[in-house]
Amino acid sequence: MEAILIERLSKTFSNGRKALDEIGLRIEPGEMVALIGASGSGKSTLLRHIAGFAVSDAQPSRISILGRPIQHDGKLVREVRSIRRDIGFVFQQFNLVNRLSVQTNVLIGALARLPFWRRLTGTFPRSERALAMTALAEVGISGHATERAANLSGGQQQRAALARALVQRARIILADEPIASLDPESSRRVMEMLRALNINHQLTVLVSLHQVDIAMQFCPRTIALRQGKVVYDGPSAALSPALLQKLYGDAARELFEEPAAAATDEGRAVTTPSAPATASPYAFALDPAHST
Ligand SMILES: Nc1ncnc2c1ncn2[C@@H]1O[C@H](COP(=O)(O)OP(=O)(O)OP(=O)(O)O)[C@@H](O)[C@H]1O
Repeated sequence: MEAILIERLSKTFSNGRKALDEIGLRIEPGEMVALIGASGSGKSTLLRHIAGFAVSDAQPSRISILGRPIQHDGKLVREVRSIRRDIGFVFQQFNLVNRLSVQTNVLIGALARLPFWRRLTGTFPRSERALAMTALAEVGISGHATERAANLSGGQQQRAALARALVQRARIILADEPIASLDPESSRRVMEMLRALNINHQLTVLVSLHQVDIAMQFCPRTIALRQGKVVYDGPSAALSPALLQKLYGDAARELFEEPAAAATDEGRAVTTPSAPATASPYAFALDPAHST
């Protein structure tokens, strides 16, 4: 049984924009897969459909999560909430409730399985609190448990979001450009954390990325989108500059460049001027063995 199964998924927005065009994909449990593509290629739209946050065009199509359909033929199933419990979602930003403590944010992952009165009063059993602390320790930020989430750096916030997915007992993590606003060091830590969850907890990870070199470093498999279509699905190691040029033409450059905004683990999010691609720590660097 696939962790994620997608058949003939298309999405046309009300303005006539076709964001997804007959997507078909199978992702097995325990895989760590990168989703790459230039801006506007459909990465976020695809992830939102997989999580059941958006519905496809009303034509024959299906998305199943661990064997259970979450939507088909342009309709969400009634059990969408229960199926979504298997999915931890990490966004580029806005992952946490700023005014709550880090530990409470992580405990939100446990809410769905608690009795109604506990959800209403926000009181968590000791066992869940212990689970939250274990998860925070696992992602390396237990020292920040009692701080307000707003005080965390961008990288720490992403790690807290991963701890929340652990407490939720998610089986799949969908991460939508989780490192797009982070500096290289924080990015590396978040990607390492994703890999650790993938390996140590056998979580299936599908992560959208702008940088091909990060995909190659952390994800054995890459799915590449262009204008809502899958144009490559295979080993990340095979993504040579020549192949990317073939897939994307001039737009391939965007996948080599450093993001404009950065946040450090030491400070709050800051905006930095975009560095020239040649000076970028993300500059596309291929192991010669990978070149074709
Ligand atoms: N709500 C919407 N209404 C109309 N068009 C939309 C909507 N959301 C997305 N689109 C369009 O669908 C296409 C795919 O957008 P999407 O955000 O999925 O791309 P992306 O690959 O995630 O881009 P980025 O890397 O910039 O986040 C784009 O052309 C976008 O303009």
